[in-house]
Amino acid sequence: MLLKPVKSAAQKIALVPTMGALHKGHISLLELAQQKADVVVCSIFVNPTQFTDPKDLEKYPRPLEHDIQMLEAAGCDIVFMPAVAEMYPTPETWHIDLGPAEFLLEGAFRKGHYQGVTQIVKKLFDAVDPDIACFGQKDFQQILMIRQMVAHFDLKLEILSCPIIREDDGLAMSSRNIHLSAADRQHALILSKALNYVHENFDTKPIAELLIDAETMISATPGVELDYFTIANGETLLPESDKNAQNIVALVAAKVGQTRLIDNILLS
Ligand SMILES: Nc1ncnc2c1ncn2[C@@H]1O[C@H](COP(=O)(O)OP(=O)(O)OP(=O)(O)O)[C@@H](O)[C@H]1O
Ligand SMILES: CC(C)(CO)[C@@H](O)C(=O)[O-]
Ligand code: BAL
Repeated sequence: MLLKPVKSAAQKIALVPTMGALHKGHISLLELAQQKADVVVCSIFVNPTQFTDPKDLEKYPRPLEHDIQMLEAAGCDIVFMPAVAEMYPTPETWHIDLGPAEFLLEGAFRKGHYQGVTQIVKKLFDAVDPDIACFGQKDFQQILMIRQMVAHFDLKLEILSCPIIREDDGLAMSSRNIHLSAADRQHALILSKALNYVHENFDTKPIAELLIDAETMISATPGVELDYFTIANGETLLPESDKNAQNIVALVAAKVGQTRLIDNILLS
């Protein structure tokens, strides 16, 4: 509705969906969107249906004024900030088939998470009607699930995956990094270090050895509780044992102090 006046054959619309607490990772999505489209919409909505831990939802950072300033400075055309009641006016059930990868990795640790993510992303697509939508590779599995949802509804839009933006010391930028204490912040570096180690040694060491080394590095770090470290097929997310296969990715998730972080790196 909001965008009907600007939507025409000549005007391409790109959507950058976010949950706010913006950082340079989000701005990189916006910049890519600006290169690809005439009008860029950024949505800020902390979506309750994708949270499996109520405390995580409650403490999710919401620095709205700062977010708006960042979007203005970055030249974003439209900010879409719906209220919860606007996106969920009546109680509703949502369940679509996202394929077997829904239940692996993040889906195993956050049960129902991708049903909530695809539910809200479909609502955002319906509201904005974009030609392109940009998502970060940091949430690797999320992009796979969104592509499944797009295929399920046969939506005519392009999903773009954008590279992971990191702090100078390698930590993947994430809104939840704000919860890390100074000690957690140092300990969290082991995640990108382990991923880089696997990347650097991928041609010379067997996958089984790389996995043991990475898990040992992470387990030896104080305050870090590993959920998973896997080397997997980038489509099925099933463990990969053949180094000559295409589309291999290493993915990690761990709790650092009280904060759960994820990261990944492409290997082939
Ligand atoms: N470091 C990053 N580099 C590139 N894209 C990112 C990065 N961090 C987040 N994104 C992308 O930004 C979009 C919005 O993500 P979101 O608002 O959840 O931020 P976030 O930093 O991932 O927060 P959190 O992981 O703590 O929920 C998603 O597509 C996400 O993949
Ligand atoms: C895609 C998204 C905005 C849906 O709430 C969220 O999962 C995120 O920020 O990655
Ligand atoms: N960036 C992914 C959204 C979430 O963790 O719920």
